[in-house]
Amino acid sequence: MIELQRLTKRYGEKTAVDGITATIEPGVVTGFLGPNGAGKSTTMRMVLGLDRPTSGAALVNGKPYSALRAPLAEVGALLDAKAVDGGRSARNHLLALGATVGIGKRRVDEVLASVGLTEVAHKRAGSFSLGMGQRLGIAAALLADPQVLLLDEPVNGLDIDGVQWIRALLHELAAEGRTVLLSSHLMSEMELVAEHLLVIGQGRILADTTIARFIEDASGGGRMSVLSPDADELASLLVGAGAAVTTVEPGRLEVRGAAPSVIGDLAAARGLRVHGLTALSTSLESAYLELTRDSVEYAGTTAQRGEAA
Ligand SMILES: Nc1ncnc2c1ncn2[C@@H]1O[C@H](COP(=O)(O)OP(=O)(O)OP(=O)(O)O)[C@@H](O)[C@H]1O
Repeated sequence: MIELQRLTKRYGEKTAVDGITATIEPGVVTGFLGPNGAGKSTTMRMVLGLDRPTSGAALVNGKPYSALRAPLAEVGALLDAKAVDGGRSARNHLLALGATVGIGKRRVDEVLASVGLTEVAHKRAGSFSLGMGQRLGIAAALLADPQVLLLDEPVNGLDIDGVQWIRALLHELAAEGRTVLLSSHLMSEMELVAEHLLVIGQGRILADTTIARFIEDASGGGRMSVLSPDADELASLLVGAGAAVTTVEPGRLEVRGAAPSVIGDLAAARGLRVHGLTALSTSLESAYLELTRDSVEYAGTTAQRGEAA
């Protein structure tokens, strides 16, 4: 488990992380999202003892990183896959890392096999492609079999086989009861992998909820597409009942803020015909864009923020 307790980090005038309190629970993959500069890396670095909080605390299994007796065995991390000595072979890199915590060849070879690097284990890490480097970084994170994992953009550079492999691996690690915190800018990937979400913007928490709930909240309790030959009359009725209604085309409405039963009952009470009533789902991406709209620090001037279905 990871606990963030009023965690704050200031760099001079800049407050990178601003009093974050959250618990990242074991047994599920938690997605860590936020626009560029939101404070994700700074938060992860504080959890890993690489940066010291200005105030507050980041605890791993109840303790700050510096107080963990065998840190590698408690928390594994993939922050920057390029942070390896490129002159060493993949196997020697892991052996050197393992030597610090009494891990030997057997476990190193086991982990190399589990990330699919056995055949290139003796090649220089410096000659690895981006995807192979990511696999090696993941091997290093898993080496001492930690209960807590922090992975920053782990699918970066992986091909489709690699992406599917990491998806399955993350599900498996969570199912084994581990705490998995995962940052990614790929919303479609996050939607497939994470169950819980922690969204931050400008150093503060914007959402700490399940993905399902996050999407539901963003779509205002559900958007409905309504097909009706009596659309105009139905639209006025629905607006009168407090719903937000848009006429998409003649005979087709998009309705927010009215449950299907309410729409059906209102139509029936006036004898209006309804030919179709369909729930429209919001994607994680559009829910996320909606939530973080005001906390984007580095927006391009031509950024389009349309609402995707
Ligand atoms: N060492 C530092 N000195 C000064 N400012 C810093 C330092 N590290 C981070 N910052 C600032 O703190 C803020 C948070 O940065 P951080 O890297 O944690 O964001 P992030 O959410 O990881 O962003 P990205 O998605 O771009 O990786 C940014 O405004 C950044 O410029």
